[in-house]
Amino acid sequence: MGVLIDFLLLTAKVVGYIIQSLLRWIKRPTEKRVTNEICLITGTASARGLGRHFALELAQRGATLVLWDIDTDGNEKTVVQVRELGAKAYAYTCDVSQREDVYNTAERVRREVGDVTVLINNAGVVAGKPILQCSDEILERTMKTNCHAHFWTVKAFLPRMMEMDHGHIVTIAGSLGLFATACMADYSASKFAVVGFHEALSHQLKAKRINGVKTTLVCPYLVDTGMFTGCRIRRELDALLSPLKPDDCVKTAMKGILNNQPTICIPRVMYFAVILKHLLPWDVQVLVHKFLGIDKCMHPFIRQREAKRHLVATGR
Ligand SMILES: NC(=O)C1=CN([C@@H]2O[C@H](COP(=O)(O)OP(=O)(O)OC[C@H]3O[C@@H](n4cnc5c(N)ncnc54)[C@H](OP(=O)(O)O)[C@@H]3O)[C@@H](O)[C@H]2O)C=CC1
Ligand SMILES: CC1=C(/C=C/C(C)=C/C=C/C(C)=C/C=O)C(C)(C)CCC1
Repeated sequence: MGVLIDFLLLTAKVVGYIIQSLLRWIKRPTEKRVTNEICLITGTASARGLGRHFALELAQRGATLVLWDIDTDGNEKTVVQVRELGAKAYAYTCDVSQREDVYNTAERVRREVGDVTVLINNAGVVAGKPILQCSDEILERTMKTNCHAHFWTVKAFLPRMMEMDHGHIVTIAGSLGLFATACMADYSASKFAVVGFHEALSHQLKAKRINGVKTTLVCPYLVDTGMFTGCRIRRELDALLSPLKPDDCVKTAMKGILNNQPTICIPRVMYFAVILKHLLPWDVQVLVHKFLGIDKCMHPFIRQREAKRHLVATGR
């Protein structure tokens, strides 16, 4: 009897959810305000990077920004741009792959700025080479930066968000956290791991009925930030699926985050790619990757990186 009542309640809630979603399609949802929020973003130094764009989007909405990056100079430039928009910004040099660095910097932020209420885990790295060509250190660096760092920042900031029943944890993963391609072993391993972490964390908050702390997973396709320069699918398909512009990608992500959307795939066709991956037999997936040139998408990237390394090594 109990299970029947629970099942009827579940059905009623699902129907309610579907109606709510349909209404959201008709009525433009209103973004939540961030004027009183302290937003911490990791990986904010890169000039064309997503982190800096997130900082500028939040600054325009009046949030207080705490910006972490390993690159002190680049991060200071982001601070200048944020302040030009009239928002408060605090830069911290932090290597998020180092647990103690994260914990110590988090403590400084609490003392110097206050309680972080929006955490955007964005810093990321990629080796972009076949696994056998990656040194052990490079593989560990990818896992530590793209995955372990999320453990440390969440452990540092979530307890206070839970106490206040107020906060938002945003995981910048990527479509390669949902499906993988060749030459992305370290990257996809770290991104699949962080997607799993994010999902478990989101379920845990719901199970504990902590409804004031929201979570959002962001999974963009290739973005033209410089991180994957050269990476491309089959030339003829460029027009169909060209790399995203960083500001467009962040604007779309920002809209979803401020509407407490649980998952954001950019562009939407990526949801379809995920479904296909689970429907198509493995051999067919391999053929599709070959046809779309996905199996070789990192080859130009590797060539460009090697040419750059050669120039540095020869002092030219
Ligand atoms: N670009 C793309 O196509 C896509 C990117 N993503 C994800 O989006 C996020 C942002 O990427 P994107 O903006 O493209 O990359 P960028 O390389 O432009 O920016 C990443 C920033 O993170 C910093 N960073 C790297 N390692 C550390 C570290 N250990 N501690 C602190 N900061 C660090 C980088 O510093 P430095 O430059 O000194 O290394 C850089 O400033 C990443 O997580 C990435 O995986 C997801 C989908 C697609
Ligand atoms: C696999 C796959 C595709 C290619 C995806 C690529 C090349 C994604 C690159 C993403 C990056 C660089 C993400 C960073 O986090 C398509 C063409 C969508 C079709 C469906 C299957």
